[in-house]
Amino acid sequence: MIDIQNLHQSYGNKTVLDDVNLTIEKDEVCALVGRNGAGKSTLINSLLGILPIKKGTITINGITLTKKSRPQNEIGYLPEKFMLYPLLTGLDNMRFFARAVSNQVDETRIEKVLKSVNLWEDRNTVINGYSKGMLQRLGLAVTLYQDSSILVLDEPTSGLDPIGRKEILEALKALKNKTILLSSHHMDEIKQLCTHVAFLDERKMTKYTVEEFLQTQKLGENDK
Ligand SMILES: Nc1ncnc2c1ncn2[C@@H]1O[C@H](COP(=O)(O)OP(=O)(O)OP(=O)(O)O)[C@@H](O)[C@H]1O
Repeated sequence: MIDIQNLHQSYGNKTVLDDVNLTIEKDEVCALVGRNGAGKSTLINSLLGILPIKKGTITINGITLTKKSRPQNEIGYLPEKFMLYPLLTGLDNMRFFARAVSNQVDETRIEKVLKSVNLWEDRNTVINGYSKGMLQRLGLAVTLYQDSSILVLDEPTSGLDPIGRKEILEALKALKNKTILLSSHHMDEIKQLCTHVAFLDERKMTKYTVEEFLQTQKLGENDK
């Protein structure tokens, strides 16, 4: 569970988040939506403990973030562009990142996550031969390996063609027992995947169910 209370973040004298509250329960998939510059990355970086909290509290699975305690193991984070090793195979990339989590590489878990993103057949291919969609799914597999109960996904379908988007959406839809926050500009994928929308506008946050959000018409017609 993610619980953000009265969060205030600013850069110099520019306030980006003002008294922001957001709770995301287990099994909720919440889209983070806002115009460019609304503060989505600021919110994500605050959650990840990268950006020190100016005011307010963030609690991750009951653990309150402080300068000294970062919730590294609680949150699986998929950045918009995951830095993978282009001259290694998919499997060896998995093993490399698995070693960063623990010395003991869990081959059974690697098999499970590679199958869950539909890359098991391609595991022995060097990834400079992967499509953008395959690279993004491999990034997701690396993120899932850690088996964190919370996932933060930064525009997971950005730059993908319709087939690439469909494949990553299928992998995300299959996830169970997670708390998920994902930033997205695509209303069609929000409708398919999400239970809620956290809408950032003018420094303030409002949480809606997807149905409620659709009725507010906060996104332009072209986005739906
Ligand atoms: N390190 C920084 N120093 C100063 N201003 C910053 C810094 N990072 C972000 N900002 C400003 O804070 C505001 C929010 O930025 P942020 O990147 O959080 O928005 P965003 O919603 O993620 O934008 P985008 O959709 O374009 O990625 C913007 O006006 C941005 O210019």
